[in-house]
Amino acid sequence: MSAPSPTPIRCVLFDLDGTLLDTAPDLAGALNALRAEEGLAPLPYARLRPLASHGAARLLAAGFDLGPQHAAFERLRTRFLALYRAMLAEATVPFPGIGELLDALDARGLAWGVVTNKPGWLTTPLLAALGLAERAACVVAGDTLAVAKPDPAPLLHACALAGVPATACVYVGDAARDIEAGRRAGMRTLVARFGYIGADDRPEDWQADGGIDHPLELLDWLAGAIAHG
Ligand SMILES: O=C(O)COP(=O)(O)O
Ligand SMILES: [Mg+2]
Repeated sequence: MSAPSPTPIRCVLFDLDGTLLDTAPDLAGALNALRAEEGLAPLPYARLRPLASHGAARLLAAGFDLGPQHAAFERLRTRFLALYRAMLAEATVPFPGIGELLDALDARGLAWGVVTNKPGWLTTPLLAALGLAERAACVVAGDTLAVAKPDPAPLLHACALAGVPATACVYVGDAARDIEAGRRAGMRTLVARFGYIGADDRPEDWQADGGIDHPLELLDWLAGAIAHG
């Protein structure tokens, strides 16, 4: 007997940093602007890029060699976020192929949305600046709920907003916590291998349903998922 056919995909949910948008240049720019204010030389972009999906704390740890318990952490975090807010969409662009991918999803009548750990006060203006806020079927930020990824609740909330069951969604992300959240939510998962994967990351161990090296490869994956649904 063959395995039951998977439910056809009706909604694609995207992680933001490192999946939909190439935000690392502005995040690294803000961190190096803060280092300059503190009298420190800039860190190389290649060192900061792999941290860009892991939030302000990981960037500050790399930039100042301190953790959240340190006395200076809150001051530096507040200043870092203010600097980042001021340059939010300066160099940030969708990854090459994302614009075409979103047009193709719209043309096929497939819903798409965003589930990020970035706080809402940064997520909302960033998506608006890039003309994506009004096109997304749902946007769930890191502080929309009391819990964030790898908890599955933000993804389940996105499904409810889009009116699509988790079994008919795929979540695309570039970090282990994204794949864990998607699996726990009961949806299919894909690794965005073009995102901010670090040298120590092992995406092949994350138990995703697949991976894509370019956004448009999602259309090939969907063709298979839909044909077999
Ligand atoms: O800002 C973060 O914490 C990471 O954002 P992401 O979940 O969109 O990768
Ligand atoms: Mg990410």
